[in-house]
Amino acid sequence: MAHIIDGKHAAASVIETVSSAAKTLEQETGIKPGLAVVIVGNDPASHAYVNSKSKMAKQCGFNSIQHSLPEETKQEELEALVAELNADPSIHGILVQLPLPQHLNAEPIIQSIAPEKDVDGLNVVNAGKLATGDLASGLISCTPAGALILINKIHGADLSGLNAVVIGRSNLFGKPMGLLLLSANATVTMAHSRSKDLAGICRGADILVAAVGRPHMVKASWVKPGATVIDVGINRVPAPDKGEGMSKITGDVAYDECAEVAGAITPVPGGVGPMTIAMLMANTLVAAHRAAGRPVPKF
Ligand SMILES: NC(=O)C1=CN([C@@H]2O[C@H](COP(=O)(O)OP(=O)(O)OC[C@H]3O[C@@H](n4cnc5c(N)ncnc54)[C@H](OP(=O)(O)O)[C@@H]3O)[C@@H](O)[C@H]2O)C=CC1
Ligand SMILES: Nc1nc(=O)c2c([nH]1)NC[C@@H]1CN(c3ccc(C(=O)N[C@@H](CCC(=O)O)C(=O)O)cc3)C=[N+]21
Repeated sequence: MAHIIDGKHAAASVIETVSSAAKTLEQETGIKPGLAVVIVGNDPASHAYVNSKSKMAKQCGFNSIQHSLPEETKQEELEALVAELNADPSIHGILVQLPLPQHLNAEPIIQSIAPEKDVDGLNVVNAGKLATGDLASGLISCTPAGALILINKIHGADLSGLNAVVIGRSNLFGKPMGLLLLSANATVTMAHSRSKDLAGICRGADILVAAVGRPHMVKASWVKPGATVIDVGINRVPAPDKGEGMSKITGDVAYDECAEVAGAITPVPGGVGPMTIAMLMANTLVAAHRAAGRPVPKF
């Protein structure tokens, strides 16, 4: 049986570091890290994530602000809110929850976030720094940054000689994950919906990362014996055993069968998800330190 990578435990340790650094920053400079989370529309799952982000920010001693805008919000209104948050010196991190409702164009909104407040790492400045190997001066997308910490716990910081396969190529996860693994010297393959023989590609992976959004897509026969399997997928599926109409979240990996073959595996829930929230706090803390001209804590 595979070693189960405990994302909750790893996240708690990041949160402890963040909380204590936030306390010191406030004591010494009077500055409280400020995080603004913007959500548009009524999607209940998105609201649940945003609430847990805001709750964690408060727990870390941050100034936590949530803007819940109605479904019918106009592009200009959302742009105006981002501009206001960009100009607000008490806000160090801005996150616009994705996806946005259909009628809104996310890309110009995301690109209008000031790079130094872009705690999702989606601005071209931050994405470009990561792509050119500058991992120190920008902000890196929370989920891949968190997943890398979990991978490093198994393999150490240097992934030389290891084959890594990432399924998914989104700007929020797949691309930055591939670049982080490459920076750590892994040999990286980024697979996606047009890839041929996905199972065969995956079987070559010492580190297999799945971020697709298809429940239980990765089967045991895709996993190289002893491989590290990182399941990023968050899929809401019916859970009739919990009662009629009930649901639960499950990953992109057929967990039970893959745990028989893998060397290490992340569960869903309790794997990558908690690390995402922890790294969002870490990014906000880093942004606040930079704004204060203070040396940046390491994670
Ligand atoms: N745990 C966490 O904290 C987080 C979890 N997530 C979860 O991770 C998953 C992915 O998120 P995100 O990257 O934003 O999603 P996107 O929908 O933006 O990207 C999905 C990717 O999967 C690829 N894909 C789709 N179908 C297949 C297939 N049949 N075979 C191979 N590849 C396929 C797509 O390929 P193509 O580009 O060709 O269309 C695309 O690159 C979701 O379940 C999301 O909920 C996301 C962020 C944080
Ligand atoms: N701009 C933007 N940035 C994001 O980072 C972003 C986003 N939009 N949109 C949606 C996805 C998804 N996402 C998750 C965050 C936390 C958990 C999480 O905490 N999961 C827990 C529990 C979840 C539960 O029980 O419902 C776990 O996996 O253990 C999951 C998923 C961030 N995303």
